[in-house]
Order: sequence, then C-alpha cells, then structure tokens
Amino acid sequence: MSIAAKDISWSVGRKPVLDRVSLMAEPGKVLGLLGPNGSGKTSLLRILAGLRQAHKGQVSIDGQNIRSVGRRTLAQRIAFVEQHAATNVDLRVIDVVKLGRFPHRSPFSNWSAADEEAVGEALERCDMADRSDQRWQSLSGGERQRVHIARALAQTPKELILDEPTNHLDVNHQLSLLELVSSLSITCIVSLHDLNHAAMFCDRLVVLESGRIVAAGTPEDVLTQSLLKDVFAVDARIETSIHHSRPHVQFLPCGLCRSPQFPLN
Ligand SMILES: Nc1ncnc2c1ncn2[C@@H]1O[C@H](COP(=O)(O)OP(=O)(O)OP(=O)(O)O)[C@@H](O)[C@H]1O
Repeated sequence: MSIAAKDISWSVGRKPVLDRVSLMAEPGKVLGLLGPNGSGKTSLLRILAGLRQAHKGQVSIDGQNIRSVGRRTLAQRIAFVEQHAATNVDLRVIDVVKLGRFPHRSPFSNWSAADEEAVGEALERCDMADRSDQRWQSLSGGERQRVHIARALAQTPKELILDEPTNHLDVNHQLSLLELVSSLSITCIVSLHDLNHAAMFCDRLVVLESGRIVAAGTPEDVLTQSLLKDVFAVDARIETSIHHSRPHVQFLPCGLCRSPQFPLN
C-alpha cells in the first residue's frame, strides 16, 4: 500500500493551499506530481513526508496513520530531498552522505559494514564517488543536488520523496537521475516540471491545479492536449515516442497554435 493521502486540506491563514487531495503511491512505482508554479506540490510533499500536518484529512503509511508512526521509524523509512536544501556547514561530500545513515544508528553503535556499503553505493549511483573528499562549499549547484540525493539513497528508505530533483542538473545527470529513480524497487514520489521526463519515467501521474487534483492516471491518460491547454496554458501536440513508446509532448510556439495546420483536438 505504501503512502496514501485521503482528503488532505491545508491552508495558510485563510488561503487554501491544498483542497481535499487524495492519492496513493504504490510500492515500487514512481508517482509523478505535476502542476504549475504555486499549485501546491511542495506543500503536499512535505505533508506526505510527515514534515507538516494537514489541517484536514489523513496520510497513511502501509495503512497506518502517519501521526501514530514514531519519528525514528519515519526517519528510517522516508527520505525527502527538498527543492532548496542548503547548508552553511562546510562538510566533505562523504560526511553529508553519511548523514543519511543517522536514523539507522544509535549513539553508541559503531560505523558498520552495512553503513559503509550504503554510503559507497549511494555515492556511486549519484556519480559522486570520486568527489567524496571534496568540500561542500566548493561544489556546483548540480553537484550539491546529487549529494543530497546520495544522502537520501544512503538512508535506504522504503519511500523516496523528491521535490524537483532535476533542478540544477545538466541533461545527462537529469536523465541518469530519473533512470536511477525508476530503477529503484522502492516507492518514489517526485515532483517535476518537465512533462516529457514525467511521461518517460513515471508509472502514474497526479496533476495539481490551485491545490486540487485535476487529473490522475497513467502518463498516456493524463498528458492530453486539452489538459496542457487548460492547466498549463500551453499548446502542444502529443505523440507516442517511437523510441520509448511513452507520450512525447511537442510544444507549439504561440504563433503556430492558431494555425489551421495544427487543430487542437
Ligand atoms: N509557509 C507558507 N506561507 C505562506 N504561503 C505559503 C506557504 N507555503 C506555501 N505557500 C503558498 O502556497 C502555494 C503553493 O506553494 P507550493 O510551494 O506548495 O507550490 P508548488 O506547486 O510547489 O510551486 P513551484 O512549482 O513554484 O515550486 C503558493 O501560493 C505559496 O505561496
């Protein structure tokens, strides 16, 4: 069952940010969260990760209300990579990644072979193994992002929640990160702005608009020309890629949208 949200509402003052949001992230699958700027993606991810409490509704993990799951258990099983995660501390890369093991260790336990393996594998998978001694403050934005993701993987979570993880990454690292995420046998919830990446790498998609779910289902079901027009205010044509058999979104420049050559079906 993994993570499920039922009728989640959350407001800031009198402004509703999330309005009766329900979703289910299935074990071992990648759930993509889409929506325009300010539609509520980050707010929802923070609630799903247990970092914020909904004003109404419930989040459950394997059927258990997240509020009754202990902090340590939550920290062991859910890893969250935030959009603007930052630190002023000038640790080495490997020390940042080692922080991912913190929930699994007690104050008196020695660094174990399992800890070592998890950290080494995470660094390797994020292409940072040869930079493990480099200082955090000397890394580029994309390298820092990869280290944050390595820290999350070192946590060996059952659920991995990523808020716009491809921000700052070059195209090669964007694709390899999403390929890595889709190859993991854990539950992943990932917010993305790139609709073609969402189509290629997510099993299911949920689309938020002004805090409400306006579409949910497979990429084929969700990514339609009319949804792109209604929710994102863009004109596009959607084809099935001959390379990966997933939907491929081709955006039209605004002049072309009005051309009779490209009727909006
Ligand atoms: N702590 C807060 N205080 C005030 N307003 C907030 C707070 N958190 C979120 N909001 C508002 O809620 C709305 C949704 O914000 P959120 O960051 O969840 O959107 P988002 O879909 O992740 O946006 P983006 O794609 O730009 O990252 C925005 O209008 C934002 O200003």
